[in-house]
Amino acid sequence: MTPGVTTPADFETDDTPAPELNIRPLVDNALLPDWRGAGKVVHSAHRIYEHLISLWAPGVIEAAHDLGVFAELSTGPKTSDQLATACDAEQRAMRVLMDGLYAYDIVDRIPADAGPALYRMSEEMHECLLPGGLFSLVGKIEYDRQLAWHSWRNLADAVRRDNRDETGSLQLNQITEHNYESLVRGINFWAPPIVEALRGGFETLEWPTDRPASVLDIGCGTGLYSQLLLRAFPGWRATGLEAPNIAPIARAQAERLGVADRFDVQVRDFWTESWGSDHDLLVFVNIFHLQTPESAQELLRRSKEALSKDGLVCIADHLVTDEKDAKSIQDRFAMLFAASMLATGGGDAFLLDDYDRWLASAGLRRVAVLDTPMHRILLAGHA
Ligand SMILES: C[S@@+](CC[C@H](N)C(=O)[O-])C[C@H]1O[C@@H](n2cnc3c(N)ncnc32)[C@H](O)[C@@H]1O
Repeated sequence: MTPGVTTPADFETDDTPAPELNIRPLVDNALLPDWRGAGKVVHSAHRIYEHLISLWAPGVIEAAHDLGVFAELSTGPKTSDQLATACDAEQRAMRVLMDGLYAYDIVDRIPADAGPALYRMSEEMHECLLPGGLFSLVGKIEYDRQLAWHSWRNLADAVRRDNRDETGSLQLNQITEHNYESLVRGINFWAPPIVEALRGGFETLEWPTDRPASVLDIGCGTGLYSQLLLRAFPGWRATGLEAPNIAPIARAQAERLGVADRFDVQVRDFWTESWGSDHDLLVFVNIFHLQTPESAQELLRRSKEALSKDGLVCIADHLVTDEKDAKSIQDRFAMLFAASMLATGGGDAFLLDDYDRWLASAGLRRVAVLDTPMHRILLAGHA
């Protein structure tokens, strides 16, 4: 496997079982003695406390990033004293930080017969936590440092005012192009399972993929969704629409993935400039959650104009399908994503019912909804 160029194809050929670790509890609820009566309060307090301390995780991971700990560990296992020297930090404090990373299963700790333990990072963690890897989270970390910490701290203000402009209208999300330069590189890891689910959806719908097809990727970011589709379907070509600072990132990544001859990114404002016509697949990934209900409908109206006769609109986003209970993983994630959009200046996680109404008024109709780990894919065609 080429470091930094992991693709769904690589996942298919690698039969190593997936690691079982997910986020592990930090509170041992089994040891809470009484669940009834007054015990319920204590139980609830433990549960809320565990939520409140979830900010420890970005705290230690981002401190290690800031200090250069991950870069140091990429050259081999080190003791905390060695890391303290290399990162210009205090020895005791570095040991505390490293044990925090160990508690979160970010690093391994190798005990020594004599002397201090060694801290080691796996290959996968290098890929995730150093810049440059296709699925690196460094962009997400930078985005958190630039914007997210501050935004979440002030969520109550956003709830008081909502995301309204001076005329009182709801506004589009306010993340700047500068913030997107970090963010789009830090969310590539979402793409492989989404593209896999999409390919499964094409098969189920018997939507032909072995013919030449034109893909338009609206607000393509790094362009990874289109680029993975181009790798899967050699007869396809894709165009991404992007802002000036992001387009070069998409161009470079298309080269890296060997699809530059079929992937074109155009610097175009998708509100004011042409989308062309007769596209077989319109791809919107993480675009609808930035919208207001009005702008979402405008995107669908434009989609209707740009879509070929048997074409599909693919919306991969955080949408709530079960308004009543909303307790599936995807619905719960979507509801919290809506809070994140509120904190960062606009957007929402819209209901499937909303999409259905908007599709109908644009002359489109839903043909499928597919689940992915954190998103859902809504596929639509002409009504
Ligand atoms: C949340 S990112 C999603 C990127 C990509 N689709 C993904 O999921 O990885 C939104 C992208 O839309 C782009 N964008 C926002 N408004 C745009 C506009 N009016 N015209 C072109 N691109 C725009 C941003 O620059 C940003 O890269």
